[in-house]
Amino acid sequence: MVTTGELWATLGSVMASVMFASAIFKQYFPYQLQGYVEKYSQKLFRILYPYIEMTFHEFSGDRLKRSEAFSAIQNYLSTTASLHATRFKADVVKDSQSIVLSMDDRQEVTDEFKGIKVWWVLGKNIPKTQSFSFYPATGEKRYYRLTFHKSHRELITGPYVNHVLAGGKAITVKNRQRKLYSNNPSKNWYGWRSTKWSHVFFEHPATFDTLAMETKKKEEIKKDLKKGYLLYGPPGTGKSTMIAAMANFLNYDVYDLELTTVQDNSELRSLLIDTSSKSILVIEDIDCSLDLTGQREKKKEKDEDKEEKNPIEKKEKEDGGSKKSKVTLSGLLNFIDGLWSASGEERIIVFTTNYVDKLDPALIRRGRMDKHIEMSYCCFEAFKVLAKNYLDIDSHELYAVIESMPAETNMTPADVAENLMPKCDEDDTETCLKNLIEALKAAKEEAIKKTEEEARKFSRIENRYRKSKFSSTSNPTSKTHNNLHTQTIPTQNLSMESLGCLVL
Ligand SMILES: Nc1ncnc2c1ncn2[C@@H]1O[C@H](COP(=O)(O)OP(=O)(O)OP(=O)(O)O)[C@@H](O)[C@H]1O
Ligand SMILES: [Mg+2]
Repeated sequence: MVTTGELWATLGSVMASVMFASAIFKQYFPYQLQGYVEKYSQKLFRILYPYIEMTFHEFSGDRLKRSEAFSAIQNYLSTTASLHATRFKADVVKDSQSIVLSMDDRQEVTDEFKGIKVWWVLGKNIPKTQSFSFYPATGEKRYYRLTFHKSHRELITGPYVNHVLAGGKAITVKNRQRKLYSNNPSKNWYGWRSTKWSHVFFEHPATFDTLAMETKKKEEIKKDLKKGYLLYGPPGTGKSTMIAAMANFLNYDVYDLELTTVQDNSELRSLLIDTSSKSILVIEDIDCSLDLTGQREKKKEKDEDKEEKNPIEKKEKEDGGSKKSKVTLSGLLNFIDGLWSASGEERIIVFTTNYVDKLDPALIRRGRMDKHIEMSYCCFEAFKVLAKNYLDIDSHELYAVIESMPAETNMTPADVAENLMPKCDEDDTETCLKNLIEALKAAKEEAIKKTEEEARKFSRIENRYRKSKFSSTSNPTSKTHNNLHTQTIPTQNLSMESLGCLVL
């Protein structure tokens, strides 16, 4: 069956032939008439064929790069095609999870923009002489042809084409299967099929809706996304969950950079150059990675030493462990600044830490890590989000009991989530909430005991200090007197930790 677009295209070809013929035959007319012949044949063409055609080819002249406009049109028409076309092709995307429909060859679809009708046809030119090529079906030249009435030239060539391209690009981003990358040690960078980054499909379910946090804080973050974040807070408060929610919100890939396996600044540079835009670069536990404090790293090593290792593991650790990363803070900061100046808004960098006080001020300087977000212990509002996530409830009579409890304890959202989860098939909503109430009570009692214990410790130290001060005043030659006087400790400024150290 001949489609409307093909009809117009045929008519267009006929008229083009008439124009061509008139151009050839005009020389047989007297010189004075030739101008008139040309002018009137063009006028006749415009009257008989009031349509304009625009063609978008799949490949540009060099045939190496697929035209972005062609891909965008293909995606845009995939939504329109599924509504109007009688034949279309189906492609599976996103790891077999969804199907994208597109127009089949020579299929025509119509579209409407501000009440104006346009026609799209997917056409194909097949050259008469076939030549050998490495590229599949390189002889075929596919194109989309857009036909519209000439009275709408400005609207269609401007706003409509922009609307199609923007819509198509948005669909490309939506259908993209996103990835979670992690860096490979440099000894695996070379050789057959080796790469600097390994990836798996990124399928974390977290969203801003399921993130347990005050709504106001979440809205602020969503409204004003920055390029550099520092997320800090105790383990289990949702730092990694927040990064996943950001990636899902923006439709970005995630690069999880393990700095401790990067040998030096030049390796870091190669890794960062190899990342793509529309991505979040994550450096978790930045305080450990760059040895800004040294303490957690040493503690980790100590803990590892305590664990019994088999001889092979031990040998591996000795071989690799001796090579300390030489990545410097200034190196990291320079590359980060470089990344931003190269790809601007399309790249977000997130650092996480459990110990914000220990970070180097250069690292967290505003302007670089624009936004500092504290991920804190679970509040009632955060609890409600978790209850919705795990029990699918918006309210319950036990909420009145729970309301004041999270604020009285230091329970992380991870702990609350664990206690809320049904332990067996028989556990209903009420049992789960009661389990949480019990856990909150136990945590509260634990917190009270700890405070009392610390208060006792504090008063013991204070008494000892007073006694020694008293004895030193009564005995001016005593050694204690000199020590204490050289130390001059104002007790009201002492933290519990420092007092604890004195006792120990
Ligand atoms: N704010 C939160 N919202 C929703 N779920 C959370 C939140 N915090 C923790 N969780 C739950 O607890 C688990 C652990 O949280 P997550 O890994 O995000 O913590 P973290 O702050 O990154 O901890 P760490 O400092 O150890 O890396 C998550 O898988 C999630 O199920
Ligand atoms: Mg984490």
